[in-house]
Formats: sequence, structure tokens, C-alpha cells
Amino acid sequence: MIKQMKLPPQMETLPFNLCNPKKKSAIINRSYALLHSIAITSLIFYRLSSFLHSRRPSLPHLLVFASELILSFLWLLSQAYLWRPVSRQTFPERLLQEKKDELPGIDVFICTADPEKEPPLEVMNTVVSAMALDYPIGKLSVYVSDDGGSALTLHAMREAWDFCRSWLPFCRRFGIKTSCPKVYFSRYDDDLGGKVYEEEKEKIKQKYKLFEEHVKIAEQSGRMLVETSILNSKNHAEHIEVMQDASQNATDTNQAKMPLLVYVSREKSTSSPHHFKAGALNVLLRVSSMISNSPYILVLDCDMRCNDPTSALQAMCFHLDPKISSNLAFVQFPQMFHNLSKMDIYDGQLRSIFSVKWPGMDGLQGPMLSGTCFYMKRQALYGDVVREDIDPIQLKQYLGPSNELVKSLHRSNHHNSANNNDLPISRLLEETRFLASCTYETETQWGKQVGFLYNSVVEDYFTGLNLHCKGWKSVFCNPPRPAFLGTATTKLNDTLLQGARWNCGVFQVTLSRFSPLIYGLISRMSLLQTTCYAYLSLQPLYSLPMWCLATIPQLCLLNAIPLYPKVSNSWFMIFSYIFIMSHFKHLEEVLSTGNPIWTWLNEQRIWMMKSIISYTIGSLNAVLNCFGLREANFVPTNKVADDEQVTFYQKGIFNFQASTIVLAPLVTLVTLNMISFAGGVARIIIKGSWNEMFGQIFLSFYILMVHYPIIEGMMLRKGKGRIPPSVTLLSLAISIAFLCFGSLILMT
Ligand SMILES: O=c1ccn([C@@H]2O[C@H](COP(=O)(O)OP(=O)(O)O[C@H]3O[C@H](CO)[C@@H](O)[C@H](O)[C@H]3O)[C@@H](O)[C@H]2O)c(=O)[nH]1
Ligand SMILES: [Mn+2]
Repeated sequence: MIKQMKLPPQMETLPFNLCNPKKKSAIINRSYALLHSIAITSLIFYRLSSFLHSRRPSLPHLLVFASELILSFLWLLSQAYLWRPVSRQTFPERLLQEKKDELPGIDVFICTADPEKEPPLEVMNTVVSAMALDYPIGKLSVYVSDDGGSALTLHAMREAWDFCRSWLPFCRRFGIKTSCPKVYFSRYDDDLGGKVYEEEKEKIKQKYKLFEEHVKIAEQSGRMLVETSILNSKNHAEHIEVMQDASQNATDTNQAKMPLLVYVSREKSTSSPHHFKAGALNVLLRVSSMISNSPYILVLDCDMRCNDPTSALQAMCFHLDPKISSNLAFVQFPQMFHNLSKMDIYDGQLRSIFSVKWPGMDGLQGPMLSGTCFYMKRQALYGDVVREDIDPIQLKQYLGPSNELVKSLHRSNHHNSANNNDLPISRLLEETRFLASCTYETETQWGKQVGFLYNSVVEDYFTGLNLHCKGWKSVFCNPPRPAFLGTATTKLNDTLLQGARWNCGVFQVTLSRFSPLIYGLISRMSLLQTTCYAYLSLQPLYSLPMWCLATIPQLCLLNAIPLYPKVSNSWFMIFSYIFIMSHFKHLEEVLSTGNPIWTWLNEQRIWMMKSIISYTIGSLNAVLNCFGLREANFVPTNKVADDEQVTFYQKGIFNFQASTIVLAPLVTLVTLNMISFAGGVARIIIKGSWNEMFGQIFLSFYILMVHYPIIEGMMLRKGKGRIPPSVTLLSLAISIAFLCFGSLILMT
């Protein structure tokens, strides 16, 4: 499919890629930051001086001030993302013109873990779309890691391999851009016309249907074996299978008509830790080094299908650019999603990360590693181990006992994508099984200094942090056509619990000796880059001011204790300025990244919800884990949605079918604010004074307004998806208890 176009003369002077600073955004951001920091400084001055004037500052005042300090600190850290945003452009045609014959090999790694939550048919669509990447065939290999060790996934993969035999030639022949068959057959957006094309399309469609049917039948018969497979998913021997034409030698990929496809299910046993996805990726690293050993690696989650086959070439526009390639570790594409609704009430698109934070970091040392959709240099993962002068014995202490692995390392170090073709295939497979066994990593540096790092359930964040600390750079590539599309969570419960896992992971890093604020500064990272990492690592702290500001001012309102200056007082202006400007800045960001105005409200809401639920649960888990009281866990997110769930989500209606631990805190806080707001309004009516309490009344009003869907779910909705009355009652009881108890304390 790779075609070399004749370039117009002016293009011949173009580089492979361009980096354009977003000057206008930088000016807006920096002016805002300057004014806002003056306002925050005055607020702190106001609080401190009022403490000096009153004889003994009250506890609520101290708590609110502490919250304001935490919020200000996090705000300050977050400014690093806004300092120097850039955007990038690639010119794959230029790359082909100069480097067509020197393109390096790429190994694609796809991870799956649970055939129930990650239906094999969907996973195979990802596999097929990766097989169809627009890249020289002999230089592309696809590896699937199946942590579930499921016979079903293996079966589906053989079927997928079969389907690829027809699908790949079809894509190549007609230049199909939508190389994920499921999407292609539901849209046909490659409008190519022509009789031959139509005929071929019909034929291939039948083949896809057949493929789909085979997998579905297997799925149905597999259901009955669920129990054994659950057992199996935690305890099974390794199984590795190289799929290839019978005529073809596994190692002779250069002659192949199809990319190599390899199924890897590592050995798992309940007695040894498997380190979740990071563990799976490290096994793939070792296994692939025996087979294709490509110098570059594309990592994909099982639901992240390729949506633009040229992504590999786009990534190579950076990796092969002599100006930046030597210290470039990875090219990160944004995670984008195929199932977002117009309203996107749960902020499934993660807008702030992929439209603001990563472009911002791209102007510094580069975006963080985001788990999927990145092209990584293999060498970067081997760390400082692979030096010319290192002695083999020492190398084995790092990499484990396999001689073949050590040898392969030198080959990849020499930028040679050639395989281990000095080994016979049977010997090679034997070695891969050894490398995929449970015990291989014992007493090695895998997960500590080599490969994807353990110690945090967000292996991506932690691994990326270490790379940047060692001086590696990264690049954010965000082309107009999404390069990859995944499945976003469409349920409140899933979104908040996924957020809890992420925040548990980053907080694990915060509590370790790798805490970015310290570790980053003593390493080779710049101050701004360190600040970006520190912001994410401390983000769970948002939970403290959120809990505080949703309860204390309300309690004080009911007890007639003012916490903010009177409206007539000029200091009130400072508070209003900070509140209004931070909202305007957020709005500016939402609109300038091409989103509708309701995104702004959705994000405010989900941010508060995450602060209360995800950040709280996440940081608690991390703390418990730190003291050895609880094991941090990586439970894969559900990727199947029932019709009912999809309907709610599509209509933008909150689905409150969620566990009580997720719902009760939210409902309690809303109830509490309803009571205090009512109390505040009653006070105005009876006493006629609103001046000194306005700040607190407004705060409650604001919280209620943003969380209107919860009020609706409690009082106005009927049927499925509403908040169960039992949760409402429980929350009411807790709020009243809190208010009574709190008032008692305030009176003493
Ligand atoms: O023991 C495990 C657990 C998970 N996975 C795979 O990891 C991927 C990501 O899991 P998912 O459930 O989709 O988690 P998300 O929260 O959606 O993932 C985000 O967050 C993770 C870190 O928590 C990153 O690894 C992911 O790339 C990033 O997309 C999936 O392909 C899983 O099959 C494994 O291979 N083994
Ligand atoms: Mn996912």
C-alpha cells in the first residue's frame, strides 16, 4: 500500500516533521497565570491578617484556609502544562522519499486479560487492524498477550489470522483507510466506487461474517466453561503460538506476505505475582526479542483499534529524524474513543489530558506515557543496561539467565531488525517458553530497571516518569484523523472506579521514593516537566479540599458562622475574582479545544465527583498498600455495554446503577448542601441579612446547580438508573448526624 508520491519541489526541502509553538495560547495562559497568582497571594494575605486580628482562629476557618492553600498549590503546579504548548505535523511522504528502504521493524504488542469483559471478537478487530498497518510487511509483527490464558482467545486468533489472508490484500489493493473490519463494514467510509471494488467488497464482507460467526459460536460454547476458565486465568502454563503460512519459515519474515502473528499466554500461578499489564508487556518484550526483535514497539490495549494505517509512518517521522532521534524514547498518540456520545457526561474523552496537558508537556520534555497508542524505542526500555562495554555476567543479573536474550539485545542495539535466524525454530520456541515462565524474572531487574516498571498499577505513568528522569524525550503526535480509537467507559460506576485505580497508581508513586517532586528534581528533568509530573501525582489531594468545602462552610452557614468576607467588604472582590476567572479560564480552554459549552459543565461536575470518589478511594488504597494492608489491584475495565446502559449514556442521562460506596458519599454531600442552602435562604427571609453569609449560600447553590443530575436522580426520576431510595435515606441520615454532631462541636 505504501506508495511513493512525486512531491512538489517546495516539499523536497521539508523535514519529516515540524513543531509549531502555540504562541497565542501561551500569551493568554501566562497573562492569566500572572493575574491569578497575584489574586491568590492577596487571598492568602487576607486570611493570614484576619487570623492575626482575631485572638484565636476557629477550626472551620483553619480548615477552609488549609483547603484554599491546597487548591492554590495544585493550581500553581498545573500552570506548568500551560507554559509552552506546541502542536506537531508530520510528512510521511518525505520520509518515504528518503528512508523507504531503511524503515526499521515494528513489533505491535496487544494485551488482553479477560474474555468476559473484553470480548474476543472486539480484541480480534484490534488485532486485524494492527495487521493492516501501512508498513512493509516483513517489518511488521503482531504479538497478543492473553493474560486470561483463554482457549477462546486463541481460537479467535486463528480465525483472525485466516481472515487476514483475505482482508490484508483487499486493504492493500484498494487503499482502505478504515482497516478495522467491524468499523469498515458498518460505515464503508472509503468511498472508492467501481464495479470491481463493489464485487470484492461483497466477497470480503461474506468472509467477515463467517469469521464473526465462528468466533461467536465458540464464545457461546465457551460460556459453559466459564468456571474452569476463571480458575484458569490465574493459574496456567505458558502457551506460545506463531501463526504463519505452512510454507513459510517463522524466522524468515522478510519474504512473508503477511505480518507475523504471535499468540503469547505467559505462565501464571497464584503463588507468584504477575504484575498485571506491565508483567504481560515485559513477557512480550522478551518473547518478541527471540522472534522479530524489532527496534520499535507499538503498544495497544485490546480495545484500541488502529483507525489510520499510516500511524506507523507518522511515528517514524520522529523516530527517524536525525535531529531528535537519539534521545527520543517514544511517540505518544492521544487515546481517542469511538463510542462517545454528544453530551459525553462522564468526560470519557479525557479532554484536558489529551487536548491541553499533553500538548503542553510536548513543549517541554514530552508527554507522559499513556499506556496505549505509543511507538516506543526498544532500547529505551532496556535502560542503561545495554552498553557496549558491559560484561555479559552483569548483564545476566539484570536480564535473567537466558543467553539468547542477551545476544538479542546486542542485535537490537545495533539497529538491526534482523531476527535470530541462526536458531532453528524449535529451539527458538523453547527459549520463548522459558522467557514466559513465572519464575524467569526472579532476582532480575525486570520491572525495576528494565522494561515496564512494576510498583504502581499505572505502569505507564511510572515507566514514563523514569524515562524522562533519565533524560529521554517523548513527542505527542495528534493528527487530524484519529490514529487509534478505543472504548470509553459509559457508566458512572466504571468511570469513577477506573479513576480510583489511576489515582491509586499515581499516589503509589507519590508515596514511594520516586515521588516526582523530589525524584524529578534530583534527576535530569527540568523544573517545569517535574511540575507536570508532580501535579498528576498529587492530584488525589484534591479530595481533601473538596470534602472540606462541601461540608464545613455548610455547617457554619447553619450555625451562623461567616467564613468569607461580607459582600460589601472589598476583600470579597478577591474571592469573586478567583472563582470567576478560574471558571472563565476553564471555559476558554473548553471552547478553544473545539468543544461545546456543555462540556464545561460536564467537566466541572465529573471533576468534583472524581475528587470525592476516585481521588479519595484511590489515595486511601495507595496508603493502605504502602503499609502493606491491602494489595493494589488492576481489575480491567469492562468493555461490554448492554443496550440499556448505552441508551442512558447516549441520551446524556446519568445512570446511577452503581455500588453504594460510589453513590452514598455523593448523595450525602448533595443532601447536606440542600439542607444548608434551605437554611441559608430561610435566614435571609427571617433576618433579612445576606451580606455576611452570601459566600456560603452561594457555595451551596453552586454545588447544587452543578450536581443537579443527582437531585433529579434522588427526587424526580423513576425507574432504572435513578438513585435507590435506600441510598437517599442513608445519605439523609448521615447528613443530619453530621450536622447535629458538628453543631455540637462548634458550640463548645
Ligand atoms: O492483568 C492485566 C490487567 C490488564 N491488562 C490489559 O491492560 C489493558 C488496559 O486495561 P483496561 O482495563 O482497559 O484499563 P484502562 O483503565 O482503560 O487503561 C488505562 O490505564 C492503564 C493503567 O492503569 C493503562 O495500562 C492503559 O493503557 C490505559 O488505557 C487491557 O488491554 C487489559 O487487557 C493485562 O494485560 N493484564
Ligand atoms: Mn481501557
